[in-house]
Amino acid sequence: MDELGDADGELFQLPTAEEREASKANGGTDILDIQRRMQMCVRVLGNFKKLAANGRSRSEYIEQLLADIGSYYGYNDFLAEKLFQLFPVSEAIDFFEANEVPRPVTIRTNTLRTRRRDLAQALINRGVNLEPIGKWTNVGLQVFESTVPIGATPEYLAGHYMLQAASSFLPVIALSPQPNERILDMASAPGGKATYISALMQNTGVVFANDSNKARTKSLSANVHRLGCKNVVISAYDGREFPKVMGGFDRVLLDAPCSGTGVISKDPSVKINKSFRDFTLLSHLQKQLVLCAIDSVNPESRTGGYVVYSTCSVTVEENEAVVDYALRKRPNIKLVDTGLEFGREGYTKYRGKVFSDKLSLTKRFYPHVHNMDGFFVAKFKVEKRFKIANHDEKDVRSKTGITSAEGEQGGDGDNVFDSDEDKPYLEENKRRRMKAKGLRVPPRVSTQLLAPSA
Ligand SMILES: C[S@@+](CC[C@H](N)C(=O)[O-])C[C@H]1O[C@@H](n2cnc3c(N)ncnc32)[C@H](O)[C@@H]1O
Repeated sequence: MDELGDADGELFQLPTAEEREASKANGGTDILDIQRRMQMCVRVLGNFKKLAANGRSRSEYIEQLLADIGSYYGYNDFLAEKLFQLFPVSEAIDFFEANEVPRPVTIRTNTLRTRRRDLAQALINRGVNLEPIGKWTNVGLQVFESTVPIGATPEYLAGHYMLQAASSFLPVIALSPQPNERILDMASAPGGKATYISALMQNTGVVFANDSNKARTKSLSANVHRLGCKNVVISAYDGREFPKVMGGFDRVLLDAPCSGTGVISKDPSVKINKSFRDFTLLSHLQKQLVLCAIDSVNPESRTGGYVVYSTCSVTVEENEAVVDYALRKRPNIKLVDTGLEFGREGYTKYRGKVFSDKLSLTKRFYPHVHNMDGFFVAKFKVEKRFKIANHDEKDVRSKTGITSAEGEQGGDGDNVFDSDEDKPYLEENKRRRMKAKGLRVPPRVSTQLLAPSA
């Protein structure tokens, strides 16, 4: 056995593989011993040259640490490793620790019904101890303690506020909805973000609040009514049916279905029920949805032309990999600043994968850093599609700032735009729209489909 003296003069022994097996067979190590061993492994890995025992490799310490994280915090091996890899060693422990602690209870003032100051006073009068969340939001309040159930006060029932995690304000702030716009919230139930969008638009324009899960649209509808959102239309399409069912939006929010690795403190079942297959399937769905979100935007919108992609997950394949994929598949988009004043930059490189440099414009939020749920936010500007032939694709990519070095990850083949090809469809659509409005329809100029460009 190898030995290392810790700060208190106690001895640390990194077990050998045989000793680990034997300990397992005897019912495992005591929880306090596991905790101590984790601390020692973190110490050694932080100063390996000086503290590692002779003949023991870095990977042996990491293997032990991962096994201990799994049993101490209750994660399956796969997820423990995946989350561990996101951070330097000691920070990873901070992340796992933060997932054991509930996040602050926060509420969002519904400005369609009241002002934050008035709401705060009304709740203080009922015995609620609260404070503004922070400078970055003028509608959020953090509840420290309350003598009344915060989800059943008269103010709650009257729609003066929404019980909402602070992190879920972020994609709406990034979306920056403007009055009188047409906005699609592609995966919107139970409506925390859709109702916030509605409030920022001051009940003007239209918010299309969609969610493929019909059962979940019930709570969406209840929230929309309670909060007095009169500019919201609810639908239950699969997001991948957009823009076929409807398009031409000024802005689209895709708060994508995800693994929930950012909200483990709220839903600890994630620790054991997510496998490699789940991440592969989710990432694939997210890639399909993000392309549909992009294609649903009107690039000629006078006030907008934006897509915000967000998840409550911290894994790279659900976030940067999806955004990078979208950049490669849609040459008419670019990443822009989210407008969020805090948060860590998204990864431009991760474990051998190289993403577009522009990924640094995306934002990551972590429980152990920001005391809010783990979250990811990216904002795209959608520009007019223009014709590109395969031979000059590189040229166009450099013009649009798309510099990804990663190869294609499979999926739906190259998707280049050809405005000539689109013309007959657009003409036909215009004719239909005019007809529907009772206008005189001009004779058809061209109905023949053009061959795709070489
Ligand atoms: C993260 S939750 C959305 C939370 C919501 N934006 C809010 O703020 O209250 C993701 C949602 O995606 C929905 N969903 C899953 N697959 C979908 C799909 N293919 N199309 C549209 N919505 C989908 C789920 O039903 C779920 O309600």
